[in-house]
Amino acid sequence: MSVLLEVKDLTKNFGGLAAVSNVNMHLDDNELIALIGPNGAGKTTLFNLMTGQTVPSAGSITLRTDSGVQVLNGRKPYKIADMGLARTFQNIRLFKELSVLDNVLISMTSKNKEGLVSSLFRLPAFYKTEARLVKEAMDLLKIFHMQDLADTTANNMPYGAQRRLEIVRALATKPKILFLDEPAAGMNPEETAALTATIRQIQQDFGITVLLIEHDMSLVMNVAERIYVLQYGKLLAEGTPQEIQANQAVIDAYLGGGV
Ligand SMILES: Nc1ncnc2c1ncn2[C@@H]1O[C@H](COP(=O)(O)OP(=O)(O)OP(=O)(O)O)[C@@H](O)[C@H]1O
Repeated sequence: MSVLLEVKDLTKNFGGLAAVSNVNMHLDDNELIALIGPNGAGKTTLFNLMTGQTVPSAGSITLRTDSGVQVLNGRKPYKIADMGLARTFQNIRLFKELSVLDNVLISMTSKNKEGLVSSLFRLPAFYKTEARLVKEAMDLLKIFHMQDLADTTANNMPYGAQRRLEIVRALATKPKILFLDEPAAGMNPEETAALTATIRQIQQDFGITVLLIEHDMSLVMNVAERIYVLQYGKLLAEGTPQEIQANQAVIDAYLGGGV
């Protein structure tokens, strides 16, 4: 597998606090990687750096693209999203008054700008494109068992369904890398187990790379091929789930022998 995204000596200071400090990591093609660490370890800051929401203090983030390796630091989040990086947030960010289907279509249409004239004049091509997008959206919703909720207002769905819709919206942009920030937060054990299976399925079926932040250790150990552990902004360990579970520094610092 070759490196898709590479982080080198990445640092982010907030005043005197180094939220992320000299971190090196790589995300390879079609991998499922977890990022774990105690509260305040710098996980979300690292996500924000990679997806352009936060500008690094030092270091670099590069992405392999069809037109060579591109530097991501300094680019706006929407440019980075256009390059194939999609994410969800810890707090849900949906168009709460819109239907489930419209929430997904909005993510898709940002990548379908070519039909401006036909959409302005409602030419046949507009209806053709619309029918294709609706079918694609419904296919994505089916994967998450949400096809029957297509007409439901997002706000009227249970919390777990809203979180699943966030993932569908991120997938609708056809990303190369999907960043999931605590996708199972607030879900019950059955919902978490179902979500674990779905995350693995989409990573394999779509051939994409997934990086997830997660506190639920059973989800992490079941789903991840590789794990990075952060502590006080620094990388404490990297390895397979088995290696991480046996790593004494990780056990001492974070897992407390409970895994
Ligand atoms: N915009 C900011 N301004 C100042 N300090 C910040 C900012 N964002 C994060 N921090 C600080 O940086 C540190 C890392 O925070 P971060 O949210 O990245 O950790 P985390 O590992 O994602 O934590 P959690 O698991 O609780 O979500 C914390 O001490 C936090 O208070």
